[in-house]
Amino acid sequence: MKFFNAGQIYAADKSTIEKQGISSNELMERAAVQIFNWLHLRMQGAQVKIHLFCGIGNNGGDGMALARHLKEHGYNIEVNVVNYSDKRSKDFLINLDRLKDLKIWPNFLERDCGFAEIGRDDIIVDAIFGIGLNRNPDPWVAKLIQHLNHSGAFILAVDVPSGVFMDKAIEDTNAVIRANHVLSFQAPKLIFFLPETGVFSNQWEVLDIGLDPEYLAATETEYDLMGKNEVLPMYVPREKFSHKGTYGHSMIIGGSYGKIGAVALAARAALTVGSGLVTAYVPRCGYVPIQTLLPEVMVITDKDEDCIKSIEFDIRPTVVGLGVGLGTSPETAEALSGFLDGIESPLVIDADGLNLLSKHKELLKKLPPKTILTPHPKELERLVGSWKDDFEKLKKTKAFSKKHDVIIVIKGAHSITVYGGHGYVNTTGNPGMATAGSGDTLTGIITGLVAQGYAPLDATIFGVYLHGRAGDIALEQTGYQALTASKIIDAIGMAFIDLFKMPEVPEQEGQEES
Ligand SMILES: NC(=O)C1=CN([C@@H]2O[C@H](COP(=O)(O)OP(=O)(O)OC[C@H]3O[C@@H](n4cnc5c(N)ncnc54)[C@H](O)[C@@H]3O)[C@@H](O)[C@H]2O)[C@@H](O)CC1
Ligand SMILES: Nc1ncnc2c1ncn2[C@@H]1O[C@H](COP(=O)(O)OP(=O)(O)O)[C@@H](O)[C@H]1O
Ligand SMILES: [K+]
Repeated sequence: MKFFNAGQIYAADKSTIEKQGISSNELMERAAVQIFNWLHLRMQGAQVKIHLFCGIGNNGGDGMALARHLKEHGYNIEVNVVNYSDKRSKDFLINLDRLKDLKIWPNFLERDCGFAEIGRDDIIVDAIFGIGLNRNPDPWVAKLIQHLNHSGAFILAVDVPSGVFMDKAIEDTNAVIRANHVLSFQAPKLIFFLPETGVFSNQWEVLDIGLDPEYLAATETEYDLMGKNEVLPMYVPREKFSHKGTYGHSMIIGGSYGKIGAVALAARAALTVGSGLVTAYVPRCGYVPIQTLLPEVMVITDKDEDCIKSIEFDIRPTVVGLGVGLGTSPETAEALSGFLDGIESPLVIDADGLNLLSKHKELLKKLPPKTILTPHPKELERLVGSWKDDFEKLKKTKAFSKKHDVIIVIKGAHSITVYGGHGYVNTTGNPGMATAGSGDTLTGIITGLVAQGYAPLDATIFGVYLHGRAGDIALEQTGYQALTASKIIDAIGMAFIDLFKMPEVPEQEGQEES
């Protein structure tokens, strides 16, 4: 699914209006009817008080049109116009008049006015600002937003939570609606998936308002949302007349005294994802544990007992996953530098492998094209430098990816794979995965996919999806707290099977269950 920016959404509106021969107000009416249907299905005429807060632009116009439908169906509503500007939109005015025709007189809220009490059991419809917000709301509007947030009432936001910008960070978090549910028109917005803005849209859902499908299909976007439909075409099927050599040889290089488990997790994940062969390259102290834990995995040891000091072997792996549990000693850095000089296979780098690259930036020049880097935010900061907000983080990551021709996974609640100017936002995963070794597992998964012939970018996007899906499946047995990295690996098989299961009822990608 594509993430359209505000300019593209306005262009889609225009194209829809022209091609379908409708007025902009008819498009607004479609949007309002969709929201009304959503509410009506759930409320079935219940007389809970609904407070609508409408701005004076088209987001407010949606709210006004919704108010009319609610009134016509006998709902208990109160309409407030948040009169923050006199530049009222044409369609807002049309819908204000149509509301007045029904003898509904909204309260006009202005600077210095008081705000009426809202009961905890009431419902608030937030139609103050939509995607047109272009500067911080006035302090009195921020005060109103705080009043709504503190009311304890359920807040349903129209299109976006009022106060979020589509393409830049929030400056005053007190001036943003904390929505319980967002009904987003036509497509989800990128801001629902970024940590700083996502917290304001607890749950979201997309309402199809029939925007011009040709325009939507032809328009290139900077970011895509990767759900099952998007990753399924990347799946590489197993061939009948294949053998273990067909599915590649993964080598996991890492480990140090006390951190051999990280290699065990990555190696087991590579094997479980389907790599034909897996070899672990570890310091000598890792020999017995890996051989005992993983009979399927071969082991090559460094000369040193406790940490890797030289990376030398006489096999030719299809791919190398490097860095988990590795440590960052100067001897290990030296070993990495020598290894990169002669590297012939694709490379996945995680954890201390990334920290070594950050400490010795000259090593970046030695990376093979399309090397896959999987940093968590702290490791990313060491690589690309600090950022002031999520948007700058993405910008810096893209620049870094372009400069060094690397694929970067920004790990988090919604991990984002960045390659060049493009970002792929993952839909799977859950907070139970914030646990030791969960990242090592991802390294193994991506390495094992590259081994089987997945192109590096596909392996990364597909691997991130599969890792999250395995975490979601494991969660059903463990709950959040007891979810461990080993349980994620155990569920990889089910995550593959799940790729080909059709949902019983159509599911909305990325939507969290309440
Ligand atoms: N294709 C779609 O997605 C459709 C969107 N519609 C609605 O249209 C909305 C966008 O409407 P608008 O472009 O009118 O914008 P908004 O309603 O989001 O904002 C209102 C206007 O206020 C001004 N403004 C921005 N920031 C301000 C601030 N801090 N203080 C005071 N004034 C400020 C802007 O000039 C803006 O045009 C969408 O979010 C959605 O609700 C629907 O009506 C129809 C179809
Ligand atoms: N709240 C969350 N929701 C979804 N996934 C998460 C969440 N927290 C962490 N994860 C995932 O778990 C993994 C953690 O990786 P990392 O921090 O490197 O762990 P470790 O170093 O312990 O292996 C990442 O893939 C990340 O996307
Ligand atoms: K809104």
